[in-house]
Amino acid sequence: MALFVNHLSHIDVSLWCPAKGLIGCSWQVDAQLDGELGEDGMLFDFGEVKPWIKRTLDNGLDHTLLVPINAPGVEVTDCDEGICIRTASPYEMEVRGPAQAFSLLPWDNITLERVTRYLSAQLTEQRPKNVHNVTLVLKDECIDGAAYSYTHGLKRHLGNCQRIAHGHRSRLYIWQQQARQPALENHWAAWLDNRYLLEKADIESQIDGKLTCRYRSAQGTFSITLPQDRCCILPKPTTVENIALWLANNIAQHSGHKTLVQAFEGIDKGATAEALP
Ligand SMILES: Nc1nc2c(c(=O)[nH]1)N=C([C@H](O)[C@H](O)COP(=O)(O)OP(=O)(O)OP(=O)(O)O)CN2
Repeated sequence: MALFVNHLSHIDVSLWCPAKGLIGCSWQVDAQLDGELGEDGMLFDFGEVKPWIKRTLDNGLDHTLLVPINAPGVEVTDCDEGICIRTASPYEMEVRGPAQAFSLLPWDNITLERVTRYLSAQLTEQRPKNVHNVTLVLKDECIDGAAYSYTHGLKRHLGNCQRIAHGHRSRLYIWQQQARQPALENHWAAWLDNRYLLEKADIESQIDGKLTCRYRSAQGTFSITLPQDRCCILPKPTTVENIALWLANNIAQHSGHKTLVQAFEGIDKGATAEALP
C-alpha cells in the first residue's frame, strides 16, 4: 500500500557547483510513503504526514548552502563564526557562518538525484510505525519563459532566511503598455542569473574586484566574499518586494516606459512593483 502527497512543500537552497559557482534553487517536493494500514484504516494520517516531512526539511537542508565537500578546490574549516567554506574554481569564494547554515555533503557534485536519495533515506530512518519507506520526488518548477537563480540572505528575518547563502529559482514577468515584454524578461533574467544579491549597507569591503558582505543576525555572524562581478547591489534589503521595485525602477529608466514587474521568490509567491521613467 502506498500513500502520496503532491506539492507537499518547497525547498529553497543554494548550492556550490564546481562548473558554475553559486546557484540558487527552488524545488517542489512530492512524497510517497509505502507501508501497511493501521487499525484506523490509514497508512499515516495526511494531517500528520505534511507537518512531519515539512518540519524535517525545514530543520535540515532547507535554506542552507549545499556544499559538495569532495569537489575540487572546496575546503571546509572551523572558524570563529562556526564554519568557513572556501572554493577555488570557477571562482574564489569564502562563506562563514553558524554550522546550521550549511549542508556538508560527501560528494563531488550536488545533483537533484543525490539530494532526493539523501532526504528520502533521512525520512525513512525517522519513519513512524506502519511506514516502511519514504520516497521524495524533488522537481524544478517547469518555467516556459524567463527564469533566474539567485542567492541572498535577509539579516532581519527571524527564520532561516537570515542565512547569508540560501537561494531561489524564480520566474520574472515584466509589463509595459499592458503587454508582457519577453525580450526584457529574458534580458534581465539572464543578467541576474546566478548572482549574489546583497544590501549596500552590508558591504564590509570592495578590494581588487572582490566584495565582502558581512552581517550579524539572530543566528550568528555571517560573511561572504566573492567576485564583485558576480554580485548585484541593492539599496535596501533583498526582499522580493525590493527586488521587484529595483527592477521596475531600472527598466523604466532604461526604456523610458512605465513598467510593472512581477518578481517571484521561488515557486508561487512574490511581489509586484510599478515605476515611472
Ligand atoms: N514579504 C516577504 N517575506 C519573506 C521574504 C520576502 O522577500 N518578502 N523572503 C523570505 C526568505 O527569503 C525565504 O527564503 C522565503 O522562504 P519561504 O520558502 O517562504 O519559507 P517558508 O518556510 O516560510 O515557506 P515554505 O515555502 O512553505 O517552506 C521570507 N519571507
